[in-house]
Amino acid sequence: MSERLYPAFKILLVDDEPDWLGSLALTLEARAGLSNLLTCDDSRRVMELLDQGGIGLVVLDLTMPHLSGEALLKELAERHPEVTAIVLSGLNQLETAVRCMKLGAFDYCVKTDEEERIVGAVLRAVRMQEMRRDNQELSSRLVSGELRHPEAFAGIVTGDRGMLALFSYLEAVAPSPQPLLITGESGVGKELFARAAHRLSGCRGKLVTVNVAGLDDTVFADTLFGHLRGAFTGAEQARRGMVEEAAEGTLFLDEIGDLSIPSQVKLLRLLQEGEYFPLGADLPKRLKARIIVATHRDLAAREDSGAFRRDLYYRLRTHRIEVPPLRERPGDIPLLLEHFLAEAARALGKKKPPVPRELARFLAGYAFPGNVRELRAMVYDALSIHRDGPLALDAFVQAARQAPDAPAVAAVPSRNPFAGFPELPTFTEAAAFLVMEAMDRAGHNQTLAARLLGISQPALNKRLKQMREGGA
Ligand SMILES: Nc1ncnc2c1ncn2[C@@H]1O[C@H](COP(=O)(O)OP(=O)(O)OP(=O)(O)O)[C@@H](O)[C@H]1O
Repeated sequence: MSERLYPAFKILLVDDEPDWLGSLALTLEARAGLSNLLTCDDSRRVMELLDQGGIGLVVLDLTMPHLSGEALLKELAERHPEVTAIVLSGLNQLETAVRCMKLGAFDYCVKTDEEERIVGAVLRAVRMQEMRRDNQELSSRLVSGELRHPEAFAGIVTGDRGMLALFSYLEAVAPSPQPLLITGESGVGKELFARAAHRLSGCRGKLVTVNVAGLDDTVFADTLFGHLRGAFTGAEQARRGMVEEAAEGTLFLDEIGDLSIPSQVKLLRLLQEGEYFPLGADLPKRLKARIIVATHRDLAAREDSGAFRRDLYYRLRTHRIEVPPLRERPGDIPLLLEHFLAEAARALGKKKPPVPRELARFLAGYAFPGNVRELRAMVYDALSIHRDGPLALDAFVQAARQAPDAPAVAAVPSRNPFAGFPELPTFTEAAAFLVMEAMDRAGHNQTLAARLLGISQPALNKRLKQMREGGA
């Protein structure tokens, strides 16, 4: 089985010394996992190779017979400005370095530099080129606005324009090797987006999910990187880490906002250097999986308070999507209601009951602190106790009342709605307004309105009668 070449574009190494070319190629492959390499020891052929396309980065020797590196740089800037160039010189000359940078070189390294310096420069150029390509892809997708693979989103029910825009964005960034950050409140569907991104990535490996909340640093390292046999007392068998499990696929780290600081350092190193050490190993292994992370926490606030490392935060947020809460896309509620009703009816072996109109109205006014997961649970609960006729409202109202932080049905408003009124209404007037509002929200269903007000249906009925008689 042939491994996928990395990066997606070719890196052209140009030098008139074949031995140096060979050793540079070996170093880049072994140290940075760069395998999509092309070498050329005749500078006169460089432009012809570039014209054939597919090359994103050129690493150029400066002093070569026939055509010098500087002459090539000039031609490159004119004919292929989309290609990034790094200059490698035998001499450390400041003036030459400045001239090369003015001609558009991305970096200038000296051949006698530490290997680390040269590999680092090439990796940075690869990353920049990848981001440039991602941006181009993104702009073209946003302009066309069309989905090329709508089937990847089949599991996500929505008609919301904001959500559909996220689909387009995801299609554009899914093939990128850069990490993807998915944020949004609990239950909004972040995991579904991670699955869609994996499907769209074109990676043939597996999607491996790890929930990192509550993992202490040792368990985190062992889970991700694995260990060798005998690495610690009790390690009777070697264990493959999840990074290896996900090779050629996607590693999805859920609840990343809860990661401890030492584990954040390990994750950053993995992302930056693209390699890791299983516990007890002397030789590093290469990261071959795409990383997707998700959290329901506000990462920016956590970064502000020092609970999340700034460098990791910026590394993770290169590509990011924020899935909106359900209350901000009320148009999705009826669609999801129908979807879950059909799903629950199949699962419970029942007939799908008709949905009363008041139910849709009630749900539209509810804040869904648990988002789509909460709606799904409500539907399953309601259908499991359903006997015949239309679906009962009661189960939904009860569930909403019991939900933590349920603003739309909270018995006591968090802010005094009368604060700031120059003149206060009388008790009778305030009660009448409240009753009218509840009746309105409940679609004039007295049982539901009474529940919203926290009183019995006969008590509400009595009030309504009084209001009619008193003309209030
Ligand atoms: N748009 C949607 N269409 C269909 N099902 C959905 C949708 N959004 C969420 N769900 C369902 O709601 C449940 C919660 O979704 P998911 O686990 O993806 O949420 P999450 O944002 O990852 O939550 P958490 O932060 O708690 O991990 C799942 O059963 C999922 O299938």
